[in-house]
Amino acid sequence: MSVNKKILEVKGLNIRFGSAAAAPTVEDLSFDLRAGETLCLVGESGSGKSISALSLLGLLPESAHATADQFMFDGVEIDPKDTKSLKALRGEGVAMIFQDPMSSLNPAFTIGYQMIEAIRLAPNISKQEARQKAIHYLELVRIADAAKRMDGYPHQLSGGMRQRVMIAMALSRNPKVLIADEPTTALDVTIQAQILALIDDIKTELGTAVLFITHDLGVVAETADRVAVMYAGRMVEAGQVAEVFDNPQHAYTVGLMRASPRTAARQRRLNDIPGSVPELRDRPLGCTFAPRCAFMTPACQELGAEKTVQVGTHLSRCIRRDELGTLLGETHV
Ligand SMILES: Nc1ncnc2c1ncn2[C@@H]1O[C@H](COP(=O)(O)OP(=O)(O)OP(=O)(O)O)[C@@H](O)[C@H]1O
Repeated sequence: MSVNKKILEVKGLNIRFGSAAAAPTVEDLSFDLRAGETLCLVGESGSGKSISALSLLGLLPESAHATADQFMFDGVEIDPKDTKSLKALRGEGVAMIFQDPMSSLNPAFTIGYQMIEAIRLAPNISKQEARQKAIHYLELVRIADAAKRMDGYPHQLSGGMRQRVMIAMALSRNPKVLIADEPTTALDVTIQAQILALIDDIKTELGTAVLFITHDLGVVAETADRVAVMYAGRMVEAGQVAEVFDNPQHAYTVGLMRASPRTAARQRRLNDIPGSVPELRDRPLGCTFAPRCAFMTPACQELGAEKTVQVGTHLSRCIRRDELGTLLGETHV
């Protein structure tokens, strides 16, 4: 498999709740994902990261309406409203892991039973083959004594080990895309680093494309090749990790960097971003971030102020993107 092959292409994704005429909660989201790379979706709580990911799996609640100009999986076009086709992608196409492995593991069954059941969702696989495969994937996620662990129950494992089991289960059907929704948020820092390193190894070893959802720019710095910053249901900045961190071109990204203990290393203290994410139905006319932005000008509040501009691989919706570096040098905001 070529490292650069596009596995997922999403153009103009809109997600609405209630009715198809409602104001979009996720608006005009476009991104692609290549084999063997990690794209991080980052943003505060409520920015629309999880529902965007769930829409790829046909797992949105019934009240949600998803549309897209284009949604391609491995070269095949799929209608995001066609939940049957999206469901068919689950497992071998796209697999997802969540923050809390216990929400996906059944406490009443052994790890081995649950893994074998998941693997046997694929056709023509015997119980014995599924068992061997389960042990193989537990070993792949560095679980010692994998064969013995098969007989254990979820509650006998630590949080980090349970997350490894979930990753093994997700990988056991050899998905082309792994969606990881805040998989390390509930873990302590050392275990978090181990799980991030594991996901990174998997990406390299298996060529899996990883869509990683987080609110933590420190995690982005450790795990992403590319990053897409989301604010109030829109992508406000995106690019290679180095270009976004070295030359942020949206004031919201700057705010996130200043609020992150790891990316704010050179600052004397952490700064929160004042205010909160607006109700998505009540977006202001111009730039959605303007009411919270230290660099806001009257032009930012005018219609069209959020026009996306892409230079090379770097995309921004901030009309002051070219001045931001100078403004940051001049201010202590
Ligand atoms: N079932 C639902 N009904 C109506 N609106 C919903 C529903 N689920 C989500 N939303 C809307 O979508 C917004 C984005 O939710 P989402 O879970 O994607 O945010 P997020 O960025 O992943 O945040 P978090 O990190 O808190 O999960 C919510 O703030 C809410 O307005």
